[in-house]
Amino acid sequence: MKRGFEIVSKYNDQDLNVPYRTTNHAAGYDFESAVDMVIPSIWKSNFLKVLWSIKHEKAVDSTALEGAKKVLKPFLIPTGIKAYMQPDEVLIIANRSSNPLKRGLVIPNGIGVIDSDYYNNSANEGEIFVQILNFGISDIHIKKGERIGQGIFMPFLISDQDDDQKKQTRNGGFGSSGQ
Ligand SMILES: O=c1ccn([C@H]2C[C@H](O)[C@@H](COP(=O)(O)OP(=O)(O)OP(=O)(O)O)O2)c(=O)[nH]1
Ligand SMILES: [Mg+2]
Repeated sequence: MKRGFEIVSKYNDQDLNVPYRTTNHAAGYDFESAVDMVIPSIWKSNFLKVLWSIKHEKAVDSTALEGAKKVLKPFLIPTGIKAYMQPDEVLIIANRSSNPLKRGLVIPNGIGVIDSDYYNNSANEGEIFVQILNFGISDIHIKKGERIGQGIFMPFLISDQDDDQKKQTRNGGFGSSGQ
């Protein structure tokens, strides 16, 4: 077993597909959403209200600000998938190029870096999430089974200083190693 995908155990009875390549020489394995989910447009009235207040140097309404923060915070789309690979490999999660074009969906972290030691971590079993923000003008309804991103396995290199640098055991993702 070199590298591949498994379904995270809490989704075992939910008929998920492991990521797949859609053409003969595709680099990316397409990931599907594990759930139905709505990604609200960032241009919600609350966001515009906040911008208007800033522009006109007026006090920002706190309810509007809270609403805007919710929409501006990236949404994490669960995939129900974990990936195993060799210790000198990484899985890069990239957007589908059609997502910004057709639906205004961007991955705000640019690319997702899925480390080999994320697999089966104690916090969430290594479930891969795709971070998404909706810069389009309409809310986007993601359906379970819809393709939302793609994963590319890559080898990586180690620096000369690496052996001297202290490491910790991964026990989660999204800031689990501290600030
Ligand atoms: O789009 C992403 C990016 C990351 N991850 C998971 C896998 C990865 O191994 C882990 C940590 O990612 P990263 O090192 O990029 O984030 P961090 O903010 O440095 O978190 P940590 O402190 O946990 O390393 O979070 C995802 O599921 N999706
Ligand atoms: Mg990290």
